[in-house]
Amino acid sequence: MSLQGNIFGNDNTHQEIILEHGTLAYYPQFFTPHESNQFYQTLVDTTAWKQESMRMYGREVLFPRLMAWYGDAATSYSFSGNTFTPQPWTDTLLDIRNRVSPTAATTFNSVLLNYYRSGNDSMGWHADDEPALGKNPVIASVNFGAARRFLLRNKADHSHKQEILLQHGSLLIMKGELQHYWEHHVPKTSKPVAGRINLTFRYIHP
Ligand SMILES: O=C(O)CCC(=O)C(=O)O
Ligand SMILES: [Fe+2]
Repeated sequence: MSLQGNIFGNDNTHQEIILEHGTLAYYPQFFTPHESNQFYQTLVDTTAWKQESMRMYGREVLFPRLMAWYGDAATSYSFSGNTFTPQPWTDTLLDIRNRVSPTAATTFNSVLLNYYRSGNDSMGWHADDEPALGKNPVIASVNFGAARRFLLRNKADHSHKQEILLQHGSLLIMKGELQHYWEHHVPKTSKPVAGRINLTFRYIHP
C-alpha cells in the first residue's frame, strides 16, 4: 500500500495484485467522489454514444452497452470486425487522461468509453491483445458511476480466477503479460444498479 498523494492531488492509495504472468494495480479512490460525480454526468451528457453491432454466426448482434472512441487522429482501431475512427479529444477526456498518465507512467493516444446503462449491460470475456496495442500494453481503466464486478480468468485454466469490485472514482491499471495469459469481463447483474461508465486509456501503435 502506498499512502502518499502526488502533485495532482490524486489519492494514490492502491493495491498491487500480482497474478501469475501479469500485474494489476487498483486505486479505489483515485478521483474524489465530488469530481467523480461531475465526470460521470458530463460524460453521460456529452459523449457521442453509439450502440455498435458485430457479426456473429452470420447475423448482426448489438453490443449490450453503448460505446464511444476518442483519440489522436491516427489511431483507428479494429475489433470484432469493426473499425472505429476516433472522435477528437474533448477537454474532459484530456483532463482525465492527464490525471492518469503520471500514475500509469506512460502516455495514451486513445480512449474507449463503455456505458453500462443498467445491470443488464455487460462485456463478454476477452483480452485486450490486439496487435496494435503492442506486446505488453499498459491499459488504464477509469470507473465512474455504479460499482460493477470485474472478473479475470486464466486463459489456460478457467478455474484460476480473480475478482475486483470497480467502484466510483477508481483506477485500475493492467500491465505486464496480463493480456496474454488472462481474460476479463463485466457480467450482467440482476441487482438494480445505476449506470456506469468505464474508460480504458490505451496506446495504439499507428
Ligand atoms: O468496463 C470495464 O471495466 C471493462 C472494459 C474493458 O475491458 C475494455 O474496454 O476492454
Ligand atoms: Fe478489456
